[in-house]
Amino acid sequence: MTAALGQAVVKVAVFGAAGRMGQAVCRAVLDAPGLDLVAQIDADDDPRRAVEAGAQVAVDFTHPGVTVQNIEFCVRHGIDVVVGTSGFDEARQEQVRALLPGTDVRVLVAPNFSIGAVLMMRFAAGAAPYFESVEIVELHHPDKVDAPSGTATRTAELIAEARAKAGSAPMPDATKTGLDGARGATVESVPVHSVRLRGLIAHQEVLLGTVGETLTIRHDSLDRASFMPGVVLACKKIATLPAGLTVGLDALLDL
Ligand SMILES: NC(=O)C1=CN([C@@H]2O[C@H](COP(=O)(O)OP(=O)(O)OC[C@H]3O[C@@H](n4cnc5c(N)ncnc54)[C@H](O)[C@@H]3O)[C@@H](O)[C@H]2O)C=CC1
Ligand SMILES: O=C(O)C1=N[C@H](C(=O)O)C[C@H](O)C1
Repeated sequence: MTAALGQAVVKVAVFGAAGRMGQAVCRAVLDAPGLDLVAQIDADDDPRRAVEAGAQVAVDFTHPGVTVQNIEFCVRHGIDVVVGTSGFDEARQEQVRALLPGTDVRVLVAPNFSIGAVLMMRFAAGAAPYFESVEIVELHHPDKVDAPSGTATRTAELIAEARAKAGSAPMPDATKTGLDGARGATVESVPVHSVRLRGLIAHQEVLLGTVGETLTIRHDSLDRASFMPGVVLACKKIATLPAGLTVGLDALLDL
């Protein structure tokens, strides 16, 4: 049974419970009225504990390489899934979609659960058609295993989509020679630069430029607490989404 609408308490299992995000999520779920933390699962634990505990929603903050396996397990057992783990490019989303026909399970993948980051992505996509050039700089703690960040990748996708819809011209760039990586990685034609620095948590700047002016949109997560209201909202509201895959927390926000 997936999480029922209007049910008083939603039973939540956390995958990646011993990790940086997993620990914070377990605390947030414990503190949230209406949510009941019924299973904490990390790498060496048997995921069947989530089923035995009657979990209705699983939250996944693990590693890009294992998430699809966890989602597959949850789908097989009729558990809705809130995914925070990064690395959900189009190919991976397709893998997840392929698991879902014939089930009523909902999978919500949110590249970023902080409200500021969701707004930053929106504002960047809204502004992008009005500027000749756009580049993204994402900055994270040095323990992060993937680059560029999921947030930067999603931002680049949204920017590219907005520019394509507006018929924007290709971005100017006269670079003919350079060291490998000097212009960053290219995601959907948008250059993305990744910084890893002790002391940081999660930060992103979208730099937009056109003749005679620039606009910089910056977001900073100064604490992992910034992600928790979004995760709690997702656990409570995932049952209101249609069955299938939803990408982005926007689906649950009245923006
Ligand atoms: N969407 C968002 O708002 C945010 C997403 N993230 C993403 O969340 C993911 C986790 O980040 P951190 O917590 O910093 O990493 P972490 O490395 O601290 O934690 C990952 C945890 O998952 C566990 N794990 C590995 N395989 C597992 C499996 N098969 N089943 C259950 N647990 C397993 C690991 O043992 C570890 O405890 C990353 O992909 C990161 O980019 C991080 C912050 C916010
Ligand atoms: O690993 C992190 O820390 C974060 N990962 C997510 C990403 O890859 O975008 C979200 C946030 O940036 C923190």
